[in-house]
Amino acid sequence: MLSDHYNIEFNKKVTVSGSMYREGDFLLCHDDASDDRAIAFILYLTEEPWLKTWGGSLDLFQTIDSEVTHRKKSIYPRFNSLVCFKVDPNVTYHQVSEITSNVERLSINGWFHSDMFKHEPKLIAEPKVSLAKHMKFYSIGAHSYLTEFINHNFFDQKLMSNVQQEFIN
Ligand SMILES: O=C(O)CCC(=O)C(=O)O
Ligand SMILES: [Fe+2]
Repeated sequence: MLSDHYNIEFNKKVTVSGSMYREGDFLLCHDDASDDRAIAFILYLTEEPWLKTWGGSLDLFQTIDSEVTHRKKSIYPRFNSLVCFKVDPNVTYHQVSEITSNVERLSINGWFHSDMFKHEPKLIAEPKVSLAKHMKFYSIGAHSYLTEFINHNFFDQKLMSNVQQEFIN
């Protein structure tokens, strides 16, 4: 059925995992493209009704020339509902927004695979600006702004360079 709908011939491989997102959990924007993943699926096993104020939406993004332009759609989990989409590299970008309440977002999710798909591994580009360079743009204005919500201990120059070094490593 799914095969007819998408006009894709699946191979025998299906990847399945169970996911549980709890308060503070989220999944950053990505496109799922890897190896022979063809169709992504998510079966939601959340309590009903799921309130929008709890976060946890599956957000789908619009892209133009592989660049994300805006959020196209937000799908909130519904018990026993199945969401599927074709894995399209640099196109089917999506994320799970942060869970903002003390609830569990349970799902069974994975991919149907196909020999018709062979996604190239992505090269992660080196950051164009080194972290050390950012330090030069750290202005007095930025400092007074940041002190509103960052622990003052983190403004210690020595600690700052240690943290930066950790990230570089
Ligand atoms: O749980 C969802 O709604 C999406 C999960 C997802 O995108 C993934 O696991 O790759
Ligand atoms: Fe995904």
